[in-house]
Amino acid sequence: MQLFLDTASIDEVRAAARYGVISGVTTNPSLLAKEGGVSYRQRIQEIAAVIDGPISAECISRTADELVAEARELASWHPNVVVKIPIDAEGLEAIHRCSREGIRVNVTLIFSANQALLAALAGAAYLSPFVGRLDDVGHDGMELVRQCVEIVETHGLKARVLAASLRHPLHVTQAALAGAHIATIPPSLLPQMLKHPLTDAGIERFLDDARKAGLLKA
Ligand SMILES: O=C[C@H](O)COP(=O)(O)O
Repeated sequence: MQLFLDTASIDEVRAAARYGVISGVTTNPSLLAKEGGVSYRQRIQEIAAVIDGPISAECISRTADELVAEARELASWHPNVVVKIPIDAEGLEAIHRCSREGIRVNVTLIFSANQALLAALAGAAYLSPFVGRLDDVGHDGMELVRQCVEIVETHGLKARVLAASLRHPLHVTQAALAGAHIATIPPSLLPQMLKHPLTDAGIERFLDDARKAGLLKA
């Protein structure tokens, strides 16, 4: 499984990049809105200069024709741009038309297995089931990830399942165990995934014993 970072902050991308575990970045209008009016194009290009992998930029148009035109524009910003298109009727047509043109599409706001199936059949490169938002309304978001993975693998579809709207470290573990090809995580999850109190206590104990053994000055 790969990890993507779910952020539009170049500082957060740079901070995470040093670990070498981030293979791509996903953005959306809500994340961009936190960035104080920065140009979307400029920010995507800044991110692409740091992370050599797929960078998702989201379309906001509401008709298929407009979505395709917007997708062409976003895709022209950098060769690594993947366009995000929400799954509705206009979106499905746009996914099909974009994929025929060779524009890679990350289909976003997926909340059902049938939406995932349709998106994959239309040519999506990535399927983004929104785990946390399903959990928020009392459904099992991770079950949708499992269903998406099973559908893609059973039928040999080329789409990759990108578990999105992940909120806590257990979501990442569960997405990995469910067979998600990618999990996109908010930057705050990285230290939470890394940290364990027994690791910290173990380091302290080894250092104490290293002092006793004369390996370190007291
Ligand atoms: O990948 C997830 C999107 O950024 C949505 O996350 P959210 O449901 O926590 O807003």
